[in-house]
Amino acid sequence: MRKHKTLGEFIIENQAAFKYSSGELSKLINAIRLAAKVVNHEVNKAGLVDIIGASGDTNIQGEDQQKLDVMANEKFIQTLTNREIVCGIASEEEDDFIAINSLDKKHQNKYVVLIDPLDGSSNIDVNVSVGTIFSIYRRVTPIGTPVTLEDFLQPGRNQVAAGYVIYGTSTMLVYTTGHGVNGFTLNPAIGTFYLSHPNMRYPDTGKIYSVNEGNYTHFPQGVKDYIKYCQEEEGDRPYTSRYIGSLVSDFHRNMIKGGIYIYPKSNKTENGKLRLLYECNPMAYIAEQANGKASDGFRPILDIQPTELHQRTPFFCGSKKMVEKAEGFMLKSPS
Ligand SMILES: O=P(O)(O)OC[C@H]1O[C@](O)(COP(=O)(O)O)[C@@H](O)[C@@H]1O
Ligand SMILES: [Mg+2]
Ligand SMILES: [Mg+2]
Repeated sequence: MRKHKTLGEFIIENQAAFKYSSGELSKLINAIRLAAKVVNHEVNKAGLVDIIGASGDTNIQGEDQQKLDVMANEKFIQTLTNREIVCGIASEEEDDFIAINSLDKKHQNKYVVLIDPLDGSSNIDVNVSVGTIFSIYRRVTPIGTPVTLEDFLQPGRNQVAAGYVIYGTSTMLVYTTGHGVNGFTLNPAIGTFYLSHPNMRYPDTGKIYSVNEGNYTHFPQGVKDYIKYCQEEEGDRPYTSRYIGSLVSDFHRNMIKGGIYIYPKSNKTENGKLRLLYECNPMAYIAEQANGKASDGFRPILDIQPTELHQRTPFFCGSKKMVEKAEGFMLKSPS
């Protein structure tokens, strides 16, 4: 695969590989590319304009919405709506899903998108990398009818595409349509994404573990035992602890270098913190497409049948052998 192909070229060339190829998904990825550039522009100058800090509102999860959360949410919804390629959008920052009626009101669009517009909100004000996460499904209700909640509450296995944007030292868009994972880096001088990381794959194992150890005392025994295992002086251990506090950034590093990210349940958060539909499902789809593994400690994330738009799940994701090891400890001591 010739490196430094543009994202636009890549989308066109790979459209043929997609079973339902009608060009709609390509248009959708292109719209996400555009919205990512707009948000990137705002994120990069965050310190200079009045876009730092809390917006004063809270989202349905009771979290303070940062101004950048609100801005990114608006930009993605606007861009997707204006391009008339989705029939519905769900977002971390919206209480309910948004049904998008195409101008002809005939509801002909077949895709729904679920987004975490700004991931890693706690890092916005301190200039640490943040991201955007997206997940795309084909609707299950008949075309021509308004979209319903059923179209969003699909198991992650049904995703037709998923990806993330990372606003870091460089800005990258990483995504899959079920044919491997590819990463594109933005050349800010000309505003074009280029293929910089073709066919990304997790190493089978690694030496990095990412977990917020500040919550250690509240973790299930299985997680405590796995952390102890990572810290033992034995074989290729101790592993290195790395935790940025932005899921996208911790995931991206671990996919490149080999590692595991864990956000478990705890006696403070019954189902953990991360949201199944627009954080864990898309990252799990990318992980599995990149030779990695993602579970809730017991079962594959992609096999979970969602019941609520903003439901949370424990999340174990990374190099296959490391996730299997952690699952082994969870099996022995689940609580
Ligand atoms: O501060 P904690 O509890 O470790 O949580 C950090 C995790 O929460 C998140 O910030 C949640 O995502 P949002 O910022 O989109 O709400 C993840 O990106 C990150 O991995
Ligand atoms: Mg998030
Ligand atoms: Mg978010």
